[in-house]
Amino acid sequence: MAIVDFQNCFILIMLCFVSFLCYSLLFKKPKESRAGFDPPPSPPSLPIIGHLHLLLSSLPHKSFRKLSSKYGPILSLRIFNVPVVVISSASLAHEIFTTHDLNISSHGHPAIDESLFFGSFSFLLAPYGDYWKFTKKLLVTKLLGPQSLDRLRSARSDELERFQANLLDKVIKNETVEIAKEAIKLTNNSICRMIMGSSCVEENGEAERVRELVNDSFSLFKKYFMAQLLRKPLQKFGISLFRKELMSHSSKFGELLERIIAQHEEKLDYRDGADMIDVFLAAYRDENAEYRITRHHIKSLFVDLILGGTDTSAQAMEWTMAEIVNNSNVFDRLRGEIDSVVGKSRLIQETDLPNLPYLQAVVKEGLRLHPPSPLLLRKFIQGCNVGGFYIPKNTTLLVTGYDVMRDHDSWEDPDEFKPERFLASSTREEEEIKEKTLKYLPFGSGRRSCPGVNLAYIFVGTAIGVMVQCFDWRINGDKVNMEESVAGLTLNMAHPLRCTPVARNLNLNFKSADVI
Ligand code: HEM
Repeated sequence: MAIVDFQNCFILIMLCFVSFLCYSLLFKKPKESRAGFDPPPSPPSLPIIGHLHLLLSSLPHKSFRKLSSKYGPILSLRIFNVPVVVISSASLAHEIFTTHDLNISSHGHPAIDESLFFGSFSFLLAPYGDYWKFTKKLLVTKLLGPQSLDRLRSARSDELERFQANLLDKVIKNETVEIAKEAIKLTNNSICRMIMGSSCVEENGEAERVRELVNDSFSLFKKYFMAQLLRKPLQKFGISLFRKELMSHSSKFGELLERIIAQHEEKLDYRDGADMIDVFLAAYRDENAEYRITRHHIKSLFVDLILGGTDTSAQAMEWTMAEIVNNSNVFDRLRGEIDSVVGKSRLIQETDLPNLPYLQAVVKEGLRLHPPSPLLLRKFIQGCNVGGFYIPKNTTLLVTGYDVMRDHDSWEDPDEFKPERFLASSTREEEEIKEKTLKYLPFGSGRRSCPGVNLAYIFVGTAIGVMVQCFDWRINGDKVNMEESVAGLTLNMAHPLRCTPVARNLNLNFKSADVI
């Protein structure tokens, strides 16, 4: 995928090659340095493009792994004239996210200011300032914190039943299931319902249109990584990557969201905070709010939540399920735990999760070995020292979470799927697990870490729970092929997991009867 994206913009890059050479020679700035501290080691680079060629492999996290085994856990790279530092060890990642958290509290710059995707109203790309702080508080206290999540539990529970019913339908039709496709339906439907409320889904059918737009937008999201890295050099020539596609999707989303917001306003029930748009509207209307958000902020936040939460959670479900299918001992232990806690007469629910420690450990281990976001992208606001090296201000930071969570110095048998490592039977083990969580980065770390972590654990835990509770799974061959592919910033299975469900003999009572 990344290679194809590059080919699309390769001619463009070559066209600016000569002009860029002139630019570099004429306007090159002297390097910022600090006496006594060297820059991190750097592999040999090519003229003009620097180390760009190293990022164009289909698996950038694997290329970084190779480089760091040769040059060490902190590397200095250059993409044209954009400096990048890559961190790949658990101890340096820990230093970065504890000592320098404030200094790296930015995810980078907007791609196109006015776009709803990665524009200047985006929460994901907002600098650490008033808007980000206000919205983060709103997300934590009113939307994605444990108590706020309870309010919208019923919508998720309906979608979980629908997920189970869809799988059962495949059994009846004797069809195989592409796990990622079913998973994405589940996460997409659930997030849409949490944001827009069930009334919108049922009465206006807008949710279906949103779902279609979201699916179309994923390919765009995956180009974001390339666009982010090349944005600055190309901007000097007035070139904005993927501008047309971004703006076209942005305006389609904009129109749709305007209608949905207007419908919510007509009902005037936003004070009750019934769904996420109600909460945003209440903040929008609040004249005494610490920050006055606009309608554009609401729409942009909607896009961030959908794109941030849908694909990531679905990828986690697919990878974790693949590990479970490959490890029959894990499957049996999980099934045993669910049967003894939940029983056979009702479907697993999210309120069961705290009583299912092994299921929680399986989900954590799936995310450790296969983090949906294997690379964390930040920016150094100020120059600083890391690991004894000097990093100049405005350097882009790439933390390879993938490597950090497979670091031999921090994890025993790091390449093996061992959920037990997250189970504690003594206080000492509890302490060890706490220590490990500092090196556990599927959701990033520090103030810019993922605010959707609670929801993500609910999504993945309940989906895996349903698949193990209700079905046996058959695959072609002995083992699932675990080969990886990377699209943009997301770690995917190169061969999507396909398996055939066989229904267990259960006697489940459902909350709602007509879920298909
Ligand atoms: C398994 C599922 C998920 C994974 C692996 C994941 C991972 C991540 C990661 C790695 C980051 C960047 C963190 C950093 O830079 O340190 C992030 C940020 C973010 N995630 Fe998630 N995420 C998941 C689910 C969700 C969900 C369900 C939502 C909400 C519906 C969500 C919303 C966001 C938002 C809004 C940000 C931006 C935070 C900021 O800029 O301050 N994520 N996520």
